This record gives sequence, C-alpha cells and structure tokens, in this order.
Amino acid sequence: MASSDKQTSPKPPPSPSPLRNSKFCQSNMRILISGGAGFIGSHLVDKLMENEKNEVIVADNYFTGSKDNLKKWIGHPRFELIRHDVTEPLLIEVDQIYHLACPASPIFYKYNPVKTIKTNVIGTLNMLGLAKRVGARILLTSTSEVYGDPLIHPQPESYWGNVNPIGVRSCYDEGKRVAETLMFDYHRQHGIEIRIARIFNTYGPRMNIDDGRVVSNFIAQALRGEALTVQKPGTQTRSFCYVSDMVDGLMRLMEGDDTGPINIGNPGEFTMVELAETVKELINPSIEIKMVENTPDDPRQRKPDITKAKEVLGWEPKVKLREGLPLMEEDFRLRLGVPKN
Ligand SMILES: NC(=O)c1ccc[n+]([C@@H]2O[C@H](COP(=O)([O-])OP(=O)(O)OC[C@H]3O[C@@H](n4cnc5c(N)ncnc54)[C@H](O)[C@@H]3O)[C@@H](O)[C@H]2O)c1
Ligand SMILES: O=c1ccn([C@@H]2O[C@H](COP(=O)(O)OP(=O)(O)O[C@H]3OC[C@@H](O)[C@H](O)[C@H]3O)[C@@H](O)[C@H]2O)c(=O)[nH]1
Repeated sequence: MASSDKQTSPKPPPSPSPLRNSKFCQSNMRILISGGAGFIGSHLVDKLMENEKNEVIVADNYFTGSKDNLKKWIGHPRFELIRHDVTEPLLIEVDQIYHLACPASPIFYKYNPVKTIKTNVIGTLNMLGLAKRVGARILLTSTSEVYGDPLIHPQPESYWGNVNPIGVRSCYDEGKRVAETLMFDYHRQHGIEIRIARIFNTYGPRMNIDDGRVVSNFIAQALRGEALTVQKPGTQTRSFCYVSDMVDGLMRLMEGDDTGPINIGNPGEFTMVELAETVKELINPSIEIKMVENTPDDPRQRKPDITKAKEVLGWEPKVKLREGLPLMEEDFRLRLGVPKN
C-alpha cells in the first residue's frame, strides 16, 4: 500500500515546542536541511533562502558535501551551518526538516557500508525523534534504488521493488527502504507529518567533480580529454533530472498534503552509450568512448512513472537533458579551469 489515501494517521500531530517561536526578526519558518552541504541540499538552501520568511539551518558532516557549496550564505543572519553527524541526536527547534543526509554516489556509499546503513537507519530515527519532539513536518529523500533492479518498467510508486538484501548496494537501497518504513511507523504511531520523495538520478552544477556518478564522470572526462568510461553492457538505462526541477518537486511535496511516496524524476530515458554519445557531441567530439567493467547489481533499467507527481503536486520536469548538460559543463569548466575554445 503505497498511497497516503489509505494511510490514515491514528494520532493527531504532536504540539509544537514553544521554543519554535523564537524566530529571527520577521521569519516565520525555521527549516533544517540535513545533508544541506551536498549537491541537491545546497541548491535547496539557495531556493529556500530566497524567501525572507525562512530561516535555514544546515546540519552536515561534510563526508561528500562541502562548505564551499554554501559559501554565499555563511554569515547571513537567516542562515546557520552546523558540523553534525545525523547518527548522533540533534537538539534544535525547527518547523520543517528536509532529511537528505546520506552519501548518494555508489562509490561513496559503498566506501563504508556500515556507516551508510547507520546514516540511513539511526540518522533517520534521530531526525524523526527531532520531528516528534518539536512537532515538525519531515521530508525524506528516498531513492529510485528502492525499486532495485526493477522487473516493472517504468516504475510506479505501487511497485515493491526487486532488491538484493545482501548485495554491495544494500547498505544504501535497503537502508533507504528501512528509512521509509521508519517514516510511516512514526506517522502511524506518533502522528508525525511525513513526506517521502523517491528521487531518480539527478544531475547539475556543484556535483563533486570526482563524485563517481555517470554524468559528472562523463563531463569531467570530456573536459580533461580522457575517454568516456561506459560500464558494460552500456545498454542499461537511466532517466536524468536537472537539479532545479528536483528542488521544485521537493518543495511542492513538502508544502502539499500527500505523504508520498512520490517519484520525482525526469522520464526521459537513455542508455549509458546514448548518454556518452550526447556528452561527446555536445562537449568534445574528438573524445573516445571505452567500455569498462561494471559493478555488481547495477540496475538494468530505470525510468520514473510520474503520473502521481503530476496529479498530486502539479509537477513535471522542464529541463531536457540536452539543455541541462551545457549548464553543468559551464560549472565544471570553471572549477576545472578549462575555458571554452
Ligand atoms: N542525486 C541523486 O541522483 C539522488 C538520487 C536519489 C536519491 N538521492 C538522495 O538525495 C540526497 C542528497 O543527494 P546528493 O546527490 O545531494 O548527494 P551528496 O552526497 O552530494 O549529499 C549528501 C550530503 O549528506 C551529507 N552526509 C552524509 N552522511 C552524513 C551524516 N552521517 N551526517 C550528516 N551529513 C551527512 C554529505 O556530507 C553531503 O553533504 C541523499 O539522501 C540521496 O540518497 C539523490
Ligand atoms: O563512469 C561511469 C559511471 C557509471 N556508469 C553507469 O551509469 C549508470 C548510473 O550510475 P551512477 O553511479 O551515476 O548512479 P546509479 O543510477 O547506479 O545510482 C544512483 O541512483 C540513484 C541515487 O539514489 C543515487 O544517486 C545513485 O545511487 C550505471 O549503469 C553505471 O554502470 C558508467 O557507465 N560509467
């Protein structure tokens, strides 16, 4: 049962902590973003800070994120940055929590799998505990990886997935599945207001240059004059969402009435060979494409069914892959010091 329609809350939400009202100046909403120093989180900070009624607090341990992503906000009176690991409790007073903290690139989440699963399980428990204490609404950034190597295509939210529970990716995909379970248990048992986004592959400026994910790898390789590394067989597909569309979807979900889970992603589907050819054509036509070994349990196909996001959030992505790649190229050129000829 995936839809909120059937998930009625047996308890009213807890009453807000009185300390929540001690806001800065005219602000009326204090928002925590765990993992806000990362790629998606820092774009979300930019968007939320545009509203003068928001105070934003970021809690991040900088494992894959960086203060650099937030440098324009450091020192701003409506902004606070805390070095904090979500596997430890956090005692602050907030109205909303966007819970993003978790490494997202397979290379990084597999680097210390025990820490990844602790981040997903203990980290989400701590964020839910905070939401419960102060009566905050909480949004979890879950993932298309909860569908595993999907046997249904495209993937609707009602699909329960095909996940290897003992594989090398399970610290992340099973971790996120438990995080979703915890969200719904806190909702049913304690009346917490929850929102769950199932994010599909997202790309854009500010991704770590050596992040290891496919779009950042290909753009960095094309700019450095290195061959594009397509992992075999190259026919596996992904659907890539530009980061501004993603942030818009997350904020609509937070502000709306539906608990989710809701898929947020761009249904444009590409094989990895097609992606490499597009990057080659747009950025460096003289570059080679080479086939390299893949990693275990790599999903063979992935494409979101976004019917629910359209109906419930009035959301659909606007930026096509061919429009988003040049925007990311510009950012990577600046950071790598490779000017356009
Ligand atoms: N980008 C995508 O394609 C994608 C797809 C599906 C889901 N998501 C989810 O969206 C969220 C953000 O992804 P992203 O692409 O911005 O990744 P990212 O790695 O750039 O950002 C994650 C942030 O979380 C922080 N973090 C990690 N572990 C932490 C911990 N224990 N305590 C505190 N902070 C911690 C990192 O330092 C980083 O700033 C993640 O939850 C990820 O699972 C992303
Ligand atoms: O250099 C590369 C890197 C990756 N790939 C391929 O590109 C595809 C996508 O790989 P990525 O590492 O970018 O990301 P994945 O789709 O495997 O996982 C992502 O899924 C959704 C999110 O939760 C996470 O951001 C991430 O786990 C895979 O098929 C992979 O084999 C390449 O062909 N070449």
